[in-house]
Amino acid sequence: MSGIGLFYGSTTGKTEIIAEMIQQELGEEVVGLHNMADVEGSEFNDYENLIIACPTWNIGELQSDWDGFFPELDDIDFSGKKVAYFGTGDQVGYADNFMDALGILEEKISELGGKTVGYWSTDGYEFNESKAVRDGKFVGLALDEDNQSEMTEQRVKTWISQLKQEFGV
Ligand SMILES: Cc1cc2nc3c(=O)[nH]c(=O)nc-3n(C[C@H](O)[C@H](O)[C@H](O)COP(=O)(O)O)c2cc1C
Repeated sequence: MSGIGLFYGSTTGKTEIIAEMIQQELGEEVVGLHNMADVEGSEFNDYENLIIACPTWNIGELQSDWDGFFPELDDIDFSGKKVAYFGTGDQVGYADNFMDALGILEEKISELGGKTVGYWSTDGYEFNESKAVRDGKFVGLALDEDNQSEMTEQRVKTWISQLKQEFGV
């Protein structure tokens, strides 16, 4: 068991592009990339460090592949695993539900024993409500390709250097 498993869902491809960017930043030999459209629960057991990536869809809901997989999370043992989260969302069009999917997944996986790493400041974002905010911080990296795509590359680089320390890779 080594390396980092990055498990992502993506309907229109924005989260997928960033998942590939993150794999490049951390190293292809370090990160195993898994599209939730085609994942077995046992694949999570191959890693002690996980990155979970999900955009929010349909006003506060999980992306469809994550939504379909959600009941199967109960059968996975996340104890002893460090889990980082990132998502894409639209803080202007969906200001009352910005990044909700990230909060839904983080809450569930934490209940199942996962230890969250990679918290991210809400500075620089404008929204009303988000299930992804705990104690004043996002539970993971929030990216907005619809309104702030020019900030994505720098946000990813900063978050990755933070993650390297927290994962110890
Ligand atoms: C119908 C629809 C509903 C959406 N609902 C939300 C939402 O509730 N919260 C949010 O932050 N973003 C929402 N978004 C924005 C998407 O999350 C955003 O475009 C995301 O980057 C799409 O990721 P993907 O291309 O990887 O599927 C919505 C977009 C659409 C078209």
